[in-house]
Amino acid sequence: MHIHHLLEQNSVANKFISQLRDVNIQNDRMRFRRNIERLGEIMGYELSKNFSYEAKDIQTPLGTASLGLPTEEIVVCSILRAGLPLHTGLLNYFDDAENSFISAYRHHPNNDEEFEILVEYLASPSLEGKTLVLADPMLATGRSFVNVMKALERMGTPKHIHLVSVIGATEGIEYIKEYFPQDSHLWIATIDNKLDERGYIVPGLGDAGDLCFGTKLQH
Ligand SMILES: O=P(O)(O)OC[C@H]1O[C@H](OP(=O)(O)OP(=O)(O)O)[C@H](O)[C@@H]1O
Ligand SMILES: O=c1cc[nH]c(=O)[nH]1
Ligand SMILES: [Mg+2]
Repeated sequence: MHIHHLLEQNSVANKFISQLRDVNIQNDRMRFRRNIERLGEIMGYELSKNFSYEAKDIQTPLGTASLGLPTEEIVVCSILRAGLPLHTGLLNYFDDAENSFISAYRHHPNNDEEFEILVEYLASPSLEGKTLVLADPMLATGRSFVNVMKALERMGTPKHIHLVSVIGATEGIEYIKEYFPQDSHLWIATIDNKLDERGYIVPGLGDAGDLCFGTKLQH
């Protein structure tokens, strides 16, 4: 897996990431969602440099301009809930992409720290031969990305896979590397070293789904 770590180079993205993490700012839900969306836009732009391009002649009012345009059929897939603002950011740039939505959530069967990842909802076009852009802002244990990819397998085999995430834990990145093809890409804004006993990224930012949309009842 090729790992592209946005924070290796300072840019305006640092500011968006700092606001996502900051306890004094992150409770502004609109700003929180918009910052994830902005990172989706930035990472969409970055990953587009990896697409295949073909020269096309564009007729202007005064002549003809030749320009390389992407040839890949893109499917943006987001993992509900927290993937939604990242999805919006990616779609702002890949505006004619097809879309998939899949749910994955942490189910606590005994109301304690133990959890399993349940995948229940899937709406997707065929992925056969296409470029799959799979979005989830948090990559903690990596089990959501892997379980979701397993569920997507019956939709066909993508030609290219790009995972897009905001904060990743080192442990989760190692876990997904075992499962995803070697030529797949991970576009990640920033990487933290620790997971706590509940599987939360430390320092991370807390619960991305709750910060985007409010708390939910455990069931
Ligand atoms: O790498 P993992 O250990 O699988 O953890 C990451 C997942 O956990 C969170 O989802 P959550 O279950 O909280 O659902 P939500 O987005 O609805 O809040 C987060 O949004 C990721 O999808
Ligand atoms: O730190 C984490 C881990 C999983 N999901 C989150 O929203 N945050
Ligand atoms: Mg959550």
